Amino acid sequence: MRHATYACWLLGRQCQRPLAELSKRYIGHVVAATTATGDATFAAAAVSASKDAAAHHRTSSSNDGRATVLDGRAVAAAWERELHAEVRNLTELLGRPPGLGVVLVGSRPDSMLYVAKKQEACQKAGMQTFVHHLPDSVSQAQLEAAVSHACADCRVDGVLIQLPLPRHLSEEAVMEVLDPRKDVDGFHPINMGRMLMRGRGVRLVPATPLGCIELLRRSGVEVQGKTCVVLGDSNIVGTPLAAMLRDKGAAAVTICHRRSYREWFEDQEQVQRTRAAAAVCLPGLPGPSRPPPSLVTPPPADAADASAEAAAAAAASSGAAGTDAIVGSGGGGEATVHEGFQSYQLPYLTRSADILVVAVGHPELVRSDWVRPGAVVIDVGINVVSTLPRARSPPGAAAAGGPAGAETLSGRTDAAAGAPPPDQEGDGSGGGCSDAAAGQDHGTTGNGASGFNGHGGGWMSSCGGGSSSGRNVMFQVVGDVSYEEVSQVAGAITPVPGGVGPMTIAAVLHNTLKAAKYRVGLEPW
Ligand SMILES: Nc1nc2c(c(=O)[nH]1)N[C@@H](CN(C=O)c1ccc(C(=O)N[C@@H](CCC(=O)O)C(=O)O)cc1)CN2
Repeated sequence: MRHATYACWLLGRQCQRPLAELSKRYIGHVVAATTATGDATFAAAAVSASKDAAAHHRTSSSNDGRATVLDGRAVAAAWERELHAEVRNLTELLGRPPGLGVVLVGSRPDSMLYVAKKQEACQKAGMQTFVHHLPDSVSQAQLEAAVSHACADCRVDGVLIQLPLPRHLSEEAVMEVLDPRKDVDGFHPINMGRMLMRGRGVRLVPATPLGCIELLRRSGVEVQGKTCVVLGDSNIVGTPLAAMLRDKGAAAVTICHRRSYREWFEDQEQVQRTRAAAAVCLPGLPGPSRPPPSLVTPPPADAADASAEAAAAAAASSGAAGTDAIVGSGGGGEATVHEGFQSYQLPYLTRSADILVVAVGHPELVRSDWVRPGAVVIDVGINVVSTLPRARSPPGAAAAGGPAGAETLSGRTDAAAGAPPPDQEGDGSGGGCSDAAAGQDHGTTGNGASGFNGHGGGWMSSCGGGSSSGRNVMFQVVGDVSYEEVSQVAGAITPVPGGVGPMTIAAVLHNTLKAAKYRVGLEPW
């Protein structure tokens, strides 16, 4: 029920049309003709905001009270306008419009929305799209055949497989079937390898990281010499973006493994109590001897005693190894804290960043005390959270680990509810979530509507008369960063929605044109 309600809201928002009509338009070789998202005032303001950002980052690293908004919608629109001219040239050279093939499996509303956005942007630019919409039940062999078929289509210059795929399918295997010259997501091992290894000649690179780099460049944010921290180690975003920041001359790039932040997804009070106890009892822990005061919730006396006893017992029985027993996943399971790094050190690490990129897929994980004043914060996360009317509260009022009163729809943030295991793919961009089998709605998606305090979300009546409780449900799109808090501290910040998402779409177009240039020999492969 919740799934249907959310899907209806998501798709209904996109075009304000009945679902039946929408789903027809998503399937087959149909080019969507929705109007561009974004409100004119915000978009117009963005151009000057970008100039401000440029000036700000050339002249200052401190914040004067409110961060500059890095408006991805406006920057992407400008980028796409440039691409339109290239489309015209290529159409002449090719004797047909440049074409993008998309392989979409299943009917996840967020994936359908993103595919529709890609179609819409292509149509606006004068490009063709060819969508191969396969059922959820498709086999690996059928999927691979569809991808080969798309790559062999001479009208198609670039091909992408919309992610995530249902769990029974292997993303890694299907990427190998792609023609690397048409791999506009840059996920084929040849493209990834060329990007990761110096001197191999970078070809096609993943769209979201490319969008982030372009957003920084076009906003005048210099990467050279900067300290960068990338929170999130996915193949789609974190890992390639770290390599791209390196290649832009960053002085240091740190990728934070998902184990470094996993505990922050859990019950914070409990985690902090346990940590406080651990720090008291195990002074030999690596890193700071105890959690920073701002991160410690004073435990109730009895809970502190119990934790301290547990910590002491574990320490006594196994020395340093007791650390894992104390802060681990609970006896016998894989420990969540690994030698040499304590999860509570994460805010120290993120505070070292001049440029902080967050792509973890957890609503509002990053708070103001995680960010160095004046830093540039790129929020890749797109999380849909629902709140019932009684819990109506602004994002800034979020408790640690998520908006107050909000129920996240993201399967990824809750291991028990079907988030990918710790070493599986997943990032903040809508790519690694979901567990349809577990009946979970995927909470990562996007939202073009402005509304709730100007950066996404809004109150919606659920379709057909309400949620299972019969009440109206509010869906709100938030990033991985607490926008309200962090924009008071950062020098510049991307909003969600309206930040990295639109840049991802523009980057797909850019890559498709690049692939077309390889075909006609305008660029050497
Ligand atoms: N094959 C791929 N799959 C996925 C990728 C990808 O790069 N390649 N990334 C994400 C999804 N994604 C593109 O596919 C994507 C995500 C978000 C947006 C976007 O525009 N978001 C908007 C909000 C949407 C809206 O307007 O309602 C925003 O942030 O402002 C575009 C593309 C996972 N899968």
